[in-house]
Amino acid sequence: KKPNLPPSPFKLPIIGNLHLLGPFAHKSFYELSKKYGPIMHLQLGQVPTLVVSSPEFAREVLKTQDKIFASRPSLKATKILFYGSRDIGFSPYGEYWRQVRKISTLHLFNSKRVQSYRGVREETVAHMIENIRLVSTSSSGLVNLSEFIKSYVVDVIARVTFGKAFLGEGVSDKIHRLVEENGKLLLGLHLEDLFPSYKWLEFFTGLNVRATKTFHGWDDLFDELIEAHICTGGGADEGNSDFVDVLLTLQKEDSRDGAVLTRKDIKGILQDVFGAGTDTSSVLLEWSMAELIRNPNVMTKLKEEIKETIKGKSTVDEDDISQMEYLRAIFKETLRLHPPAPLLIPRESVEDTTIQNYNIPARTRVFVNAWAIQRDTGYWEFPEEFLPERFLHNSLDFNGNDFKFFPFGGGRRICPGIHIGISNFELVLANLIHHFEWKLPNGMKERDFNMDDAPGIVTRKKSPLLLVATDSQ
Ligand code: HEM
Repeated sequence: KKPNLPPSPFKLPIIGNLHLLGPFAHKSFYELSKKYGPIMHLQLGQVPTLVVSSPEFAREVLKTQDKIFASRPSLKATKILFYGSRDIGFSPYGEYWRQVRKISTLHLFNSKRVQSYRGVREETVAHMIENIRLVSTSSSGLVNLSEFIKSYVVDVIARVTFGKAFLGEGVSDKIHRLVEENGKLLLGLHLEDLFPSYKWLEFFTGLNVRATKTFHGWDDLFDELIEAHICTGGGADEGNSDFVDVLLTLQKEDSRDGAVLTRKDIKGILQDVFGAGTDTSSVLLEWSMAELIRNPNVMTKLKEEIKETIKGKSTVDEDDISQMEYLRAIFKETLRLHPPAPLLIPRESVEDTTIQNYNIPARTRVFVNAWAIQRDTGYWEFPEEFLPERFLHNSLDFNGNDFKFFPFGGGRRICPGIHIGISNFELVLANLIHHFEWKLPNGMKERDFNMDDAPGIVTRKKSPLLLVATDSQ
């Protein structure tokens, strides 16, 4: 008897689906779902794939049957980069994942630890504002804000991870370069991941060689910095332990529930901090600034909120941030319209199951199209418009309980870095808006401003944010 699979748009699996392999898969999936419904079965190459595009089915995957869909597919580039998937994000569901996930949430990403790096963030923001001021006073006043934002995020994450003491210029430049290379390698769905049994494919695509080269760049760097921590007894900033200090201490305490945390495990976790924690934060900041430029009324309202909150102080600090409701609404609205991971991170089913009356075999790859759901007219009024007000005076949040808004995913695999994500965003945005007036260059009109996405697993803006900044003090 034939299994009752969800509707499938294609009769010819391999040929018919090739055009979906591109980096804009969330958009292709969205178009298909309009015709074939919110649950679709696609045979992507050799891989049975489920695409869900409604809150009802997202809840089924991320909550009701969370345990069954809690694994990740083994992908070529991530296997190489992340120590054979010994990181948190790509390790298959099981005991190892449970242990490293627990370590990261208890010791690295919790709100108390994130709070302890407040000084690092405030210092780095002040430095960024100073540098923007220098560029803005040049003849054109034109600022490549995308570059400043990327640098800020990587610098903060690098300082939190390694401590200031070890981050000379050479090391910082290397980290920036490696983060860029990670971004290119994680660009979309690679052919090798769709035809896993065709080992010869790697000779044509070159993915293996590129990923291995990048992996060695990271691996050498991690070894060098871990050794330096061991030799000097730690790289703490202002008395706070950095992530490497924390992980080395845990290693001594056999913290993996009795199993020793190996050097490889530590490096896998560090890879996730950069792999999952940098681009996600910087693209969100870029999109929020782009939306503020296109929506001057929102920009003005935010400026007013900042002014009222800081009461004449020259700069915005983290105590002020906690009182700014409109700023938080802007964070949420940016996450709604421009979720950095539009298809979340793919899941994989660990056993046969059913959703409604459809049979889903074990080892089916699952994409949850958060991007599509978060701009669906069935659930949102004026979904294409940037309206932070929709998040004021209600409890709609990104904690993984509401399946029309879940930019950080849900269930046991929900993003553990939410606190870091928030802290990377709000302080920077508030200071950028407080310190400068931002305008489009050469009399360009808001409607002509390019809002296209660039290809990538994380959806960056296609063209950099080139804006004219004037000091508002
Ligand atoms: C605004 C910024 C961020 C967004 C939108 C975001 C989004 C996501 C999403 C959608 C997932 C997949 C969840 C799922 O499968 O249900 C994820 C997983 C993950 N994120 Fe984030 N993330 C952000 C920032 C961060 C940061 C700053 C870190 C750490 C420094 C981080 C670390 C991780 C890790 C380790 C995972 C894998 C969790 C697992 O598989 O158990 N993320 N993130």
